Amino acid sequence: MTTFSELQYLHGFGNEHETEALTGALPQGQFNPQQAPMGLYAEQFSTTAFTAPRHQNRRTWMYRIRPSAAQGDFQPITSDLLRSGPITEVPAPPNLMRWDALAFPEKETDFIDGLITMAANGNLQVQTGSAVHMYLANQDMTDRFFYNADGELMLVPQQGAILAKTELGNLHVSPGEILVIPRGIKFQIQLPEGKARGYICENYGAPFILPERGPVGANGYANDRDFHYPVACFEDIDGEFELVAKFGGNLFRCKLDHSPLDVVAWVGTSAPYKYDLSRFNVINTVSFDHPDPSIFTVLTSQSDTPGVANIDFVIFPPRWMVAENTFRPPWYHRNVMSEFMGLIHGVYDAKEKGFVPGGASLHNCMSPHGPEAEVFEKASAAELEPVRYKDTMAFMFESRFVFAPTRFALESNARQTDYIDCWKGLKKHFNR
Ligand SMILES: O=C(O)Cc1cc(O)ccc1O
Ligand SMILES: [Fe+2]
Repeated sequence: MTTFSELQYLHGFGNEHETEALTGALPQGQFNPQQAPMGLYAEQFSTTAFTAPRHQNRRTWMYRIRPSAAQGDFQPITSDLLRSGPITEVPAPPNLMRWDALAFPEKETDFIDGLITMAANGNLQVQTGSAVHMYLANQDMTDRFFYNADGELMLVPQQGAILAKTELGNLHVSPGEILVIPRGIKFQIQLPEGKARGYICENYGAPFILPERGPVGANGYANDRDFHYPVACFEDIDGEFELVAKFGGNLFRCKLDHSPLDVVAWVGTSAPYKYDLSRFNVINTVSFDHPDPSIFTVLTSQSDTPGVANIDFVIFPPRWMVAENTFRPPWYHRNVMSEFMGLIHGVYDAKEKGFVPGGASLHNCMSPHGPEAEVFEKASAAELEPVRYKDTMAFMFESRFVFAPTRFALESNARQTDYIDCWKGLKKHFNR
């Protein structure tokens, strides 16, 4: 049996990868021969329009035991706390908001049942915006599988590794790594450590890509080679299974009489991938001032306006801080973009108290924020030696669209209703 640490991966962001679990299963020189090797069915899977420009085009050819069309009819099912954009159940207030980590459920809960939406923006019907969910699971998905027609999923594990068994192969993803699953890919989440909690960005818009590097040059930030794709790995199992689809904001289920993870070989550009955040090559000032956090962009989903993100995934990794004559924490600011933040582990430099691992904060369009009062006093008086920010990993989903919190998020006991008080102690220092 393969242990998780022995899982093999293919390397390179957006490459046309090819992989076969059985030698000879992948057709050579063409995609759909009259008869695919080994009696397999050929199926094309497209996550961009056929006519998308070549550099953006994403599609994968799968060679599978049965085509995906061999499935039952869908029936709607309820989804307790899963929501989609636009969220209209409560008006979004401009308040600064923060939450403690959500507690694990006591009853048996798999990845699908453990999805809780915190906020969403845009509109999935027009493939714009995103949703932010938490997942809190204590059970493996065993005889059921999931796919999301509404968007690409970025999973940010915070506690407990996950094993993602997907149509295109298996990925083992630990806290400190992220997993991106294209819209439509069927998968199952298992929990090697028995339980798992994390954040999800459900991206309704353009698939995530690596940001441009500009004058930084040919290297730096997230490097293409560090994005790892699975190798083909199939199940040939007949039995009673269920496929759950998220489609148009609702959940549906249908019966399957076989495992849908039956892809023996594949070739293409659309596939799940993982990335270890510690591989991020941090670029920052070696002179003065605090640069914009866009220097920490790992992946971006662009909107139709150049330079304006549908959603950016930004991290705050361990790094040296050497800026001279500088107020080193994030500055006080107001932003046209909306910022949803989470903490994987450690302490975040602007908020030493209250922003906890597994927790979250939401600073929407034009809602003013910045360091809490104590951090301001400390950083204004600190001796500016080189300091290493260690053992920390916060992140931000930053979007041009306002995140509307769900009713659950607004009314949850996890909400820190006194969050605004972290700025209450800001003193008047004016001394003309
Ligand atoms: O608000 C935040 O904490 C995120 C953030 C960090 C930073 O270094 C600069 C701007 C910014 O919005
Ligand atoms: Fe901010």
